[in-house]
Amino acid sequence: MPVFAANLSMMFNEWSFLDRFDAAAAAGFTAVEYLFPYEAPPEAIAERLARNGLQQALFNLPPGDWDAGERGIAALAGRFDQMKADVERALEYAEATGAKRLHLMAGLADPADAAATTAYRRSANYAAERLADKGLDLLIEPINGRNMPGYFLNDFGTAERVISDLGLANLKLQFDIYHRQIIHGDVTMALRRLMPITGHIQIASVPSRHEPDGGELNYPYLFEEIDRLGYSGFVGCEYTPRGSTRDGLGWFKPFARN
Ligand SMILES: O=C(O)[C@@H](O)C(=O)CO
Ligand SMILES: [Mg+2]
Repeated sequence: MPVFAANLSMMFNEWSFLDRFDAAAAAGFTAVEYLFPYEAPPEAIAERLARNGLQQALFNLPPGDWDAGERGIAALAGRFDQMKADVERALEYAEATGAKRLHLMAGLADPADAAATTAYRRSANYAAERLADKGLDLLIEPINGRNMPGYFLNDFGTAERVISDLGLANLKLQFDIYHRQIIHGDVTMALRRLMPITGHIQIASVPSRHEPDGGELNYPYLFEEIDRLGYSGFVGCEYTPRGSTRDGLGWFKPFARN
């Protein structure tokens, strides 16, 4: 049975960030993820996790100036020193929360640009090696260009090549099924082929990015497939609820902790 992590950036937005941990646990989740923890002190997050018996599945390294439109800096030539400092900041939060995997966002850059490609590979290599010192995995995630126009890592083939070329055991794929379906389709065959390099999975319905209980994907089948493939990591519920988060959790009832 998949272990689902509530994505607290998108779910339980009826509550303040820290109160979302309590709400997710009360709804039966045993794990959480979110995009960025950096506005809350690490100790406060650690306290919410412990109080609720929650595991911290994943979060992202700092993304640059998000409010100014940045979506990561790994592929931005000239930002390497900032990226190195960001890795240290994220590691403080990982240590406090027990997270074992972090997502490095690429940023907005032309995938055909040689300087961006060099910068991206250098950043991924550095961050993965630094995380390996601490026993953590580094994840890279292809994101579809409709949700994030101009995003550098917009293709699963590129992610696969980066992982294979860099050859670092802790550099893995964040397989967001929602993005996969929009970019390429062929979700089941891709899960089968890419499972050996997959370090985290995320889900949402397509095309609306709501609960995984409708739309063009058959999630009950995919959940069984993920089990059949022996995946033992987390499945992040990275969706915007159609209405209230709790009202939309019918799909999750069979998996909820009592
Ligand atoms: O799919 C997504 O958008 C996220 O997993 C992410 O990390 C960047 O927004
Ligand atoms: Mg995702």
